[in-house]
Amino acid sequence: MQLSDQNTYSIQNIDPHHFTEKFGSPLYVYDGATIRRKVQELQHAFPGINMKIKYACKANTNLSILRLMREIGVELDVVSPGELEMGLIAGYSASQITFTPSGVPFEEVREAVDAGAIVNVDSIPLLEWFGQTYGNTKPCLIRIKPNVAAGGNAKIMTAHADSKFGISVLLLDQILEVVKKYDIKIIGLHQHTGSDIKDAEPFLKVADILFETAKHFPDLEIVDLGGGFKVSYLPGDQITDMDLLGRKISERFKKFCSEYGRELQLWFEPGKFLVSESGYLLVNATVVKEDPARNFVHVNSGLNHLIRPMMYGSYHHILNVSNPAGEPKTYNVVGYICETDTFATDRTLPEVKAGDLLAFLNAGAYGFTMSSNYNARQRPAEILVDQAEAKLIRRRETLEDLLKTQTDL
Ligand SMILES: Cc1ncc(COP(=O)(O)O)c(C=O)c1O
Ligand SMILES: N[C@@H](CCCC[NH3+])C(=O)O
Repeated sequence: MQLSDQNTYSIQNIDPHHFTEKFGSPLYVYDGATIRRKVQELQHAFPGINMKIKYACKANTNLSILRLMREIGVELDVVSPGELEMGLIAGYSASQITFTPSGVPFEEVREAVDAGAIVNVDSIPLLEWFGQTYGNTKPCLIRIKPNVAAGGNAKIMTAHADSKFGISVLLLDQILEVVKKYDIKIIGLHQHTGSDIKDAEPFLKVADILFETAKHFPDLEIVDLGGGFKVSYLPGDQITDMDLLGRKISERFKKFCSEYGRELQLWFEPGKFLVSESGYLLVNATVVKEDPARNFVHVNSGLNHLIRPMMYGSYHHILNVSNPAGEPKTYNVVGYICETDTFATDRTLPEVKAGDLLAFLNAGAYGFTMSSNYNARQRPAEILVDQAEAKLIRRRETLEDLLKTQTDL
């Protein structure tokens, strides 16, 4: 969001108040130009490498976002049959979609394979089943757990020894035994370290582990290093230096390929990096309470719309779009849900009055997709601003939407 010299905010030169006047509040707003810019940033960071981006669409599955990704050459990583179906509806061919399950019923894997997607096998029992079911007739990747701890908080670290995800690299002998027993066609190795990782070092460490492991698999086409690049939640936050990381990984990848004897594809699966910054959750202040202990700003939203602050203690920057030049005051910004749904504690904002429009930044990833109907609240509408035009890409939910799956006894 840009702040002009006249102290007004805009997204692609449009005053955000226009969005809520037209589409209602609360409202998710995505800036298409930001998504395009982030994709380009990543595409340019790995010169001379056969690199593919597989957008981890759990971050944001709106079909219009998926279509935009497809148009700009980004493929897809999905974690459920639902996401797979959405990818197909958005126009992806199944071969552009990777299914990265985590302990799902094997029937879901069968559905994905039948549809033509490529599966990331995440356990020894699934590998056994895959071998028994398909022998060497269907290709797959194996999700390795490299036993490296990195990520913005403990809940989003997915590759340490105690994490549920993937097959421990310490079980390599067992993996090789099962692969040999069924002659399974392993075309790639995959790992995903976690989310919100700033430094190059953990990425390089897991890359080295995966490259070393890859030497045991002679028919690889792909090495998939997952996602997890850090974005800027706090103003001035250091983020992953993509150019530096790109250069360092590319160097090691080229060396690995020459040792391996063949040029492989290098895949990444970012979610946050591609869409977080593009998104805003616009809300209105409902009540401003000047309590003896502290000032509270209540908003017409809560953990039902943006759960990251409550689930991970995550920081989301907040702007007072209606009063950017107001006197600074300190508030707890809280939701309307009957839980302690605190968006921000002791946050200094330009003075907030009831009715003011506030914007939560970095709401493009894991915002709407992690939302719920708790307290029988409806989810917001979503709009995409692209080429300076705002389009409704999901209508606001109604009470009928909530009621329609219930049956009368
Ligand atoms: C397997 C896998 N790939 C990619 C991602 C995307 O992570 P991020 O949004 O941090 O890039 C995730 C989410 O944590 C994941 O579990
Ligand atoms: N949902 C997490 C990131 C992905 C975790 C799942 N592997 C977040 O909002 O930061």
